Amino acid sequence: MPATDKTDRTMTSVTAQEALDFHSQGRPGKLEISPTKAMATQRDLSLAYSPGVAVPVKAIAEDPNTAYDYTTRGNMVAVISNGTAILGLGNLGALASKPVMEGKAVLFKRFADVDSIDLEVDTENVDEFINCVRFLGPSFGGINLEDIKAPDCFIIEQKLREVMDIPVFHDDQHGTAIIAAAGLINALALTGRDFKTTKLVCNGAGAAAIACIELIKSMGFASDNIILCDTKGVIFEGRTEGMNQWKSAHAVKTERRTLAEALDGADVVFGLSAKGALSEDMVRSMAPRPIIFAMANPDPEITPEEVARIRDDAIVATGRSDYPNQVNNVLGFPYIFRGALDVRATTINDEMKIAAAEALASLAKEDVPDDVAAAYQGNRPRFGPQYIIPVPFDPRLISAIPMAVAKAAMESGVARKPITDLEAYGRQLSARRDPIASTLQRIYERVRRQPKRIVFAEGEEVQVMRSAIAYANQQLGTAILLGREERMRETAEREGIDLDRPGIQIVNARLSKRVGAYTDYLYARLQRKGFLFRDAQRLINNDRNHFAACMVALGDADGMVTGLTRNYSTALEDVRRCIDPKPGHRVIGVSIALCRGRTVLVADTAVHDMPSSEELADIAEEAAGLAKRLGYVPRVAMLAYSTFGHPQGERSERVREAVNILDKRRVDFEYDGEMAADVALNARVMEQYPFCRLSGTANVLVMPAFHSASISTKMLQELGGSTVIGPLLVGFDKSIQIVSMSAKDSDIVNMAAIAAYNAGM
Ligand SMILES: NC(=O)C1=CN([C@@H]2O[C@H](COP(=O)(O)OP(=O)(O)OC[C@H]3O[C@@H](n4cnc5c(N)ncnc54)[C@H](OP(=O)(O)O)[C@@H]3O)[C@@H](O)[C@H]2O)C=CC1
Ligand SMILES: CC(=O)C(=O)O
Ligand SMILES: [Mg+2]
Repeated sequence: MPATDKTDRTMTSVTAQEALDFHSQGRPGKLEISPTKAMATQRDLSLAYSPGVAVPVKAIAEDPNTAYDYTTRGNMVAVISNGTAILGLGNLGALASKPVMEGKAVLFKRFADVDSIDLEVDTENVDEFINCVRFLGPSFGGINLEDIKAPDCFIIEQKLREVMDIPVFHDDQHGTAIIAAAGLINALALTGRDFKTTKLVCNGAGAAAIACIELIKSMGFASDNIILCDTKGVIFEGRTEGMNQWKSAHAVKTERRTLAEALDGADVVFGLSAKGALSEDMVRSMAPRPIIFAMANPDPEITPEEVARIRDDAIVATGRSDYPNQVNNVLGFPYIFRGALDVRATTINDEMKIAAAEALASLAKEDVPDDVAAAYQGNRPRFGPQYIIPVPFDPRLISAIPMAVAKAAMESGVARKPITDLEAYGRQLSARRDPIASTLQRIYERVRRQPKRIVFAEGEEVQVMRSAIAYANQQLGTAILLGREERMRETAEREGIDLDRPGIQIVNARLSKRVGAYTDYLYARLQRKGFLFRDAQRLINNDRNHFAACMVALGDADGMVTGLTRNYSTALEDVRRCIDPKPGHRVIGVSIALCRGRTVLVADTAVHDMPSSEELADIAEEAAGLAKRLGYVPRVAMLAYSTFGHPQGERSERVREAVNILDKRRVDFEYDGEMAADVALNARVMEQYPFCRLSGTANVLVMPAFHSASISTKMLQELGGSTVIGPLLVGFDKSIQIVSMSAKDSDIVNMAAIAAYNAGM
């Protein structure tokens, strides 16, 4: 099997402009701090600040452990760098390292619900750096050092571990080592090798490299079988140039002097050096079925395509997410700290690192369950050369890795707060998963496997052009930009956008050969609704929503996105002239609100102003159907201001009646009502109604009217800090999505992906 089969994987690439826009749009950067207490009243102020705050102050002074109960310390990790080895980009300084450090902080939160803040320390002086960090200890539950060059990082980490009583972990060393070791365990197993006899060359002798070889040696890899190389070549016994004590500890007796000589006949190469450091000749000279981990970021020592050109028997891994086998510390640091924080470990020791590596390695060998398969690019992965390690979006990681780390911490005696109920701990870990991110991930992966043609009706808008390019770049299919080509090209040139790229198609309605067919189609639909043929002609020629919707109706596109330049209801009206609801369905809008790790679907947020009971029942069915398609088990609450008849009121009767209608329809999902929002969303309040038929808090909220749906989702977004996706239109016979006029590029791309996903259902 070729080492890299292009048809078997997905390349997700982004442009430099997209990367800059991503970072600058909205609030610049990737993080913000948000309070966990209301701080709304005089009383709140008295509790949170003076005088109330004095009480936890005294408690902590008396017993420092209580800081974990009264402050953020127990879930807070600092990501600290001086920017001397930023990825594989070299020493670009503390400030330039900030995007990476913010990124690591976000990954802590996203993947393991660890709160994290980045700190960039502007000094290359080792003692100054140590002093700066050591005195920050009380603020944090752990310290994640990042992108500090070797050998300074060894001295810094060693000293900080001695003087601080919380885990200090240099991610580039140990995070990388853990993931590389996991990948190596599996790659050796697949090629019938073992730790005792395999010959490994490590190119790079810095932070990551030294830690990788130290960890695998501690796991039993034979020392004599490892050759370390740096910019001066092989690190042999007696070499004096460019040496330090950490390199010397791994020097071997050998006549080989260059990387090329070292690699001749080698079984494994670890690249932890820089872009392009491995040549095709070097790879050609390696043993049969070589294992090549080219881990430099962002560009590997050699690309999988280059390896595939010269041999088809290699197992290749890189540090990037757009190739199979991503050996990157993102698979480690969030989960390792999660486990360490949860048992209040004093340190992260070798036992914990090895436990993490072994847990990762075994996860890759397990069958991938249905709900996890979506996290994978291409088809369901099976343990093999193209899949030696789980991907970062694998939702099992949050349960498996922290559990292994926490157990190892307890067994090795470094846990200050051992966990007694591991089963309950496992459940807690799973609950930290962020469901909507997995849902979006699943949508994107599905569309990549079955790319679709989506027409972007407002193709002359610069934001729409950017979104179309992002859609095409992510290999979601063809983005059809509708508009006047000349106008589009002028704008594109002014904005530095390249429209001549694969996956972008421009359609000018006026010049299209399909105008006649669309006009006939539209006229046939509208002639008995007071429209003349010439009205239909005018709509097709002059209105992009009508043209785009007809493209979808007549099969010239799979789906459509619009809405940026016209208010929602107008755009919806345009589309409705061209496309009917699916037989037996009702068109409604569903918004997906994600708030503090909880996801709820809210309906109808787009179409029905004051739905009747019958319509409310339909809305419940449509919304539950969408919830199922997104992978949720729906629990539908029919909301009102009253709960189960109290207080009595005319307006709640409509909702109560909708529940009766659902009863008669014998629908196959959980629903109940009428109930107030707190009953639906708060398990303790729901307990007051033991007869309530919902088995847990609701995840689908059917609102009594459009105004309450719209007001509540907008309030969630503006005041509750929720992310709201949608409204998603469901129930149309064709796949149409309308964005709001304030949509950002990413919203438009998400909606296009959702349109493509629905087109494939
Ligand atoms: N995939 C992953 O998860 C991770 C990947 N990395 C990658 O590993 C690389 C090194 O990072 P890190 O250890 O933190 O950095 P360091 O600065 O600590 O070490 C860099 C090492 O690479 C060596 N080196 C640089 N260029 C070459 C070359 N062309 N040929 C041979 N050796 C070379 C240096 O040699 P010398 O000693 O002679 O200067 C040095 O030993 C980076 O590309 C980084 O992105 C790092 C961490 C995680
Ligand atoms: C992944 C990482 O930490 C690095 O390349 O430095
Ligand atoms: Mg790093």
